[in-house]
Amino acid sequence: MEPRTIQIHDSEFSTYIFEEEIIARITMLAEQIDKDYADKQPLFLAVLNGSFMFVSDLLKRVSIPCEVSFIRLSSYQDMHSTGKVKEILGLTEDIFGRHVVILEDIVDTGHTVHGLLQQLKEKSPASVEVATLLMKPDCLQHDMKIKYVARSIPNDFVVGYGLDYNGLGRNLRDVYSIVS
Ligand SMILES: O=P(O)(O)OC[C@H]1O[C@H](OP(=O)(O)OP(=O)(O)O)[C@H](O)[C@@H]1O
Ligand code: HPA
Repeated sequence: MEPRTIQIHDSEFSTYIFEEEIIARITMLAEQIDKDYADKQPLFLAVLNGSFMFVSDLLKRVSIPCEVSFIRLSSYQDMHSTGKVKEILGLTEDIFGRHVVILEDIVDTGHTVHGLLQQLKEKSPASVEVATLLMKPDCLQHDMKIKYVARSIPNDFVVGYGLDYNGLGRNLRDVYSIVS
């Protein structure tokens, strides 16, 4: 596949992970989740906005009985984490005694998932795990284990497949990495 370079706002990005690889990795993740959650009827909690493409492609491939709900959290401005995770909006389900799987597009500093895990654990679920499309292990600032990671990436800003740079780029089919 030919690499493609695009301009978003003031920055140049180049194709980094093609759609075919994304789907292949998501398929493997779905198979693993099917095995681990057979008979557990998990509740998938998708963190908007960035996770929408990942959630759709993952859940089409999960075949066990499950529920899905969407919550909204936000912490990024420009290319940097503000370090503050706003309160959860939209968690209407009672998660007491439930097996919860958080679905994220990316775990970067880990502030978002860490804050969410703390808030969810107060509601006494049976278990909580995280499934993410992308993870930047070198950026993680919290001591936590992310159980399901489709792809680890270096510490470079990425866009596409749900991820944005100040609102743009979410609709791209591939993941692009910053060039300059
Ligand atoms: O590990 P962290 O450093 O916390 O970064 C990860 C979070 O950042 C992005 O969300 P963002 O706050 O940009 O909102 P969005 O999903 O609406 O783009 C992404 O969707 C994750 O939720
Ligand atoms: O690299 C990134 N790109 C877009 N959004 C993000 N949120 C955390 N890290 C990133």
